[in-house]
Amino acid sequence: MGNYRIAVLPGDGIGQEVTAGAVEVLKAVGVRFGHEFTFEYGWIGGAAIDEAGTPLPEETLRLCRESDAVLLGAVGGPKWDGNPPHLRPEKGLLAIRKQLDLYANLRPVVCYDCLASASPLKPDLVQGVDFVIVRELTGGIYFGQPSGRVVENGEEKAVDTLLYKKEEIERIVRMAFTLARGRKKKVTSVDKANVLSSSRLWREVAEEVAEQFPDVELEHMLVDNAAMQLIRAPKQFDVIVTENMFGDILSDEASMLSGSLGMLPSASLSASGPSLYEPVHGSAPDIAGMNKANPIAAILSAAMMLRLSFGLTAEAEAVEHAVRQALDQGLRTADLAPSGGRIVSTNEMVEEIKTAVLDYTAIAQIMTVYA
Ligand SMILES: NC(=O)c1ccc[n+]([C@@H]2O[C@H](COP(=O)([O-])OP(=O)(O)OC[C@H]3O[C@@H](n4cnc5c(N)ncnc54)[C@H](O)[C@@H]3O)[C@@H](O)[C@H]2O)c1
Ligand SMILES: CC(C)[C@H](C(=O)O)[C@@H](O)C(=O)O
Ligand SMILES: [Mg+2]
Repeated sequence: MGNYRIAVLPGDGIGQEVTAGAVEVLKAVGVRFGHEFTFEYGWIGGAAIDEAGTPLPEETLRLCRESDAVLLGAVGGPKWDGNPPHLRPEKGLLAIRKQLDLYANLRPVVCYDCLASASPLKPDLVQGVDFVIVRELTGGIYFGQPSGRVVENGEEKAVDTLLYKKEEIERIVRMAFTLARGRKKKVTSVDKANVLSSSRLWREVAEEVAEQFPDVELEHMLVDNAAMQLIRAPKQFDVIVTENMFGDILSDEASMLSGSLGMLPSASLSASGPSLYEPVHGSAPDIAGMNKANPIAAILSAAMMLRLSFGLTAEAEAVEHAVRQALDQGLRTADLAPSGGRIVSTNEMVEEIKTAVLDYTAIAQIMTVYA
């Protein structure tokens, strides 16, 4: 029975609602399995700008560094859209990723059978989809210098720089191969090597790393083709590894294979300290405060925390089982409405999952899997 310190950074918009849900579920895990989880709250994003005048206050960073893991909601919203660059909520998110060295962002994409009709794609195309996008998170065009706006000879310009060091590519590609070794043994490295120098280096490094994993197949795919293949034949993928911005875009696209952006969790693994867990989606200003958001992406992110940061496999399975059970019973938040079922609020979905965690027995899971 362990003690775990979790830093909770709800952020903005639905980040607050879905994080509250994930904390409820973690508390249920604590009760059911006899662990002590301590939750300590910090500001990030727009909420931090309003409270402390900066999107990532020093004390938030300190809290995270002193914790065993970080649970984050989402940042951003129209209230801060007109702010200068250093006072944008998204700056806080990029800063925490850089400061905690969260270089490997794992975004599993799974289609639950009962949600196949929630996807705009044909059910038989998405049923059985199960792959992971490994997104490089602390390099590339998000961080390269120079970046910013300039006026030269009276002309207004803006620049962003896509820069990768060899070692940054090496460590993320190695992460992808390690992951693939425990799965279907296939890595698809996505780049734009027909145009970008950074992608040509990426491809070379991927080839070098592949030599250390002779049991894993490596294929290269150009990003525009990858965007199309995700819709045409998504079951061809096992592990996709790609640079920061391509991974951002492809993962939102891939979320529609699972039925909703509200279904995709993520883990941002650190090279040196606590890792961070957050849903792939944003603060969803259009539904914020309406008790409508799907909390499952945040809850499954908490399950990833249990497994990857704390090594609590049975506990993670209990949460995943509870999510599956709630969906199998027909509960749906509004975003999943196209798959039928009964529309419930964020809170009702959380309650159901929480109860299922408290009632969880390994036998129940075995019955579900082998029935
Ligand atoms: N990790 C993050 O913190 C993160 C990620 C993406 C966007 N953002 C920020 O969020 C703000 C809004 O961005 P956006 O609208 O482009 O993207 P978004 O992901 O917030 O929302 C896109 C669409 O998906 C829906 N959606 C998202 N999550 C949902 C959920 N859990 N349940 C039901 N529906 C859900 C929204 O209602 C919206 O229609 C921006 O400020 C953006 O910068 C933050
Ligand atoms: C809010 C934004 C900076 C962020 C990103 O682009 O990384 C988001 O879209 C995400 O996917 O986490
Ligand atoms: Mg994104």
